[in-house]
Amino acid sequence: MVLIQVALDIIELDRALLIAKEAVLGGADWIEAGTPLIKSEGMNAIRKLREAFPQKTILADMKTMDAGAIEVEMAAKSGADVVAILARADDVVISEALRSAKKYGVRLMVDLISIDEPEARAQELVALGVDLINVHVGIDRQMTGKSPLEMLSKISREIDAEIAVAGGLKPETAQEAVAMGADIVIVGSYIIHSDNVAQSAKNIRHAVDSLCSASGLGSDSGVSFSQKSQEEEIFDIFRRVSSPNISDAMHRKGAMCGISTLFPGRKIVGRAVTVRTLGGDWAKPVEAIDLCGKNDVIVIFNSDRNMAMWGGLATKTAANRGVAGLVVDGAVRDMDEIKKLSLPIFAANVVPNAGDPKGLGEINCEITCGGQIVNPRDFIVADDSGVVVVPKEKAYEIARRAEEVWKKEQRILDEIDKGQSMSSVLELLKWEKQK
Ligand SMILES: O=C([C@H](O)CO)[C@H](O)[C@H](O)COP(=O)(O)O
Repeated sequence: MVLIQVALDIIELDRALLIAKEAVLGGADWIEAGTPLIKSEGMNAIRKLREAFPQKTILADMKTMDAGAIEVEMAAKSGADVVAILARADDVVISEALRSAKKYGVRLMVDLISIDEPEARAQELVALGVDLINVHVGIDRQMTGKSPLEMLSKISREIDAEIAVAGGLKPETAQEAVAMGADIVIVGSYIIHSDNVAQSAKNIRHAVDSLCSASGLGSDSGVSFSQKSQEEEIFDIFRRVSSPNISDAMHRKGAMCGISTLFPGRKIVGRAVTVRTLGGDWAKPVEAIDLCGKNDVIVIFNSDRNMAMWGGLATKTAANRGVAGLVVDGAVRDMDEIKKLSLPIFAANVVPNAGDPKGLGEINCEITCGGQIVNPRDFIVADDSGVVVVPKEKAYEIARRAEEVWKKEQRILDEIDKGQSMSSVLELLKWEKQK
C-alpha cells in the first residue's frame, strides 16, 4: 500500500493541528511536522502532534545538515517516528544520524533536495545503510517549473530502498509518482492550502489507490496525463488569481500607478503589444490593433494625459478582432459608445478632445506605462484592483507563486468564515517585529 504523508508547512501550530485533523479525515497516513513549523514552534510541534494523533506516524522534517545524532535524538524524544535529514550532509553526519535513529527506535529518511547527482548520492546513502530516501524538489525550485518525477523515474529503478517523493504533488502527479514506484507520497501545498483540506487529501488518496488497485502497476501501467504547455498553465493561473495576488507574488513590483478600469468587472489576461505615441497622436495605437491576436493586450504610453488617442471607432475595431483589452497611460474618449462594447479598458484619464493621426511613435518597443516598464509579449493582468505587468521571462514562476498566494488566502478565508478573526488566524501579535 502506498502511504500518503501530509506536510504541515505552516508556521502557526493551532492551524497546523486543525489542518492535520482534516487531512487525516481525508485519508493521510503520515503527518509531517514541516520544517517551517519546526522552526517556528520547535520540538513542541512534534509533541503536540504526537499528543493529538497517538496512532499516526509522525515525521519530523528536521533538514539536518550537522549534528546528526542530537537532532535525531531530539525529534525522537519529542515523539517522532521518522526523522528527515539532508542528503547534502557529510557521510559522517548521516552515519551519526543512523546510529541515533537505531538507538531511539525511529526511522531515518534522507532528503535528496538540491543534490546535483541524485542517483549517485542515493546509491551512496543506501550503502551507508539508509533505507528511506526522499526524492524531493523544494518549493522555490518548483516555482521555476522543476518536478521530482524525472529524478524519481531514474532513482526508483536503481536503488533498493523505500522511496518517498515530494515537490508540488497534486492528484495527477501523485498518481504518476506511484506508477513510477514511489512508496510514500508527500503532499504539502495541494492539501494544506486548500479550502477543503479533507477533500483534497481524499483526492490524493483516490488518485493513489485507484492506480494501486489497477493491474499492471508500474511505469507501463497505461495511465496517461494531459500535459498543458507552460503558456497554457500561465494563462489558466492568471485567469484564476487577482492582480493583488500577483503583486504579492512579485513583492509589490509590477503594479501600475494611476491607471484604473473604466468598466468594473472586466478582467484582462493577455500578452502585451506595446505602443509609444506622443501628444494624442492616435495613428500607431490604431495600427497596432491590426497586429493583435486573441490573447493580446494593447498597452500604450502617450505623453499627454489630456488628449485622447483612443475612442469609439478604435474600440469597435479591437473588439471585432477579439483583442483581450486595452491599457493606456493616457486618455480615451467616447465613453457612451465604448461602454456598449465588451472590450476591457484601463486608462489614466477620459477627455472629449482627441489628437491627430501623425504616425509619431513606435509599435512593439520597450515602454513605460503607469510607471512600469513593459516589453512586447510581457504578461498583463488587469482587474478592478488595477494593472500588473509580469516580465515574460519570469511569468511561469510568478504565476506559480501567485497561485500559492491565492490558495493560502482561500484557506484563511475559510477559517475566518468558520468564526475566527483574521488576527487570530495569522497570530499577528506573535509575529509582530520584535524590538
Ligand atoms: O519539505 C518541504 C519543503 O522543503 C518545505 O519544508 C515540503 O514539505 C514538501 O516539498 C512538500 O510540500 P509541497 O511541495 O508543497 O507539496
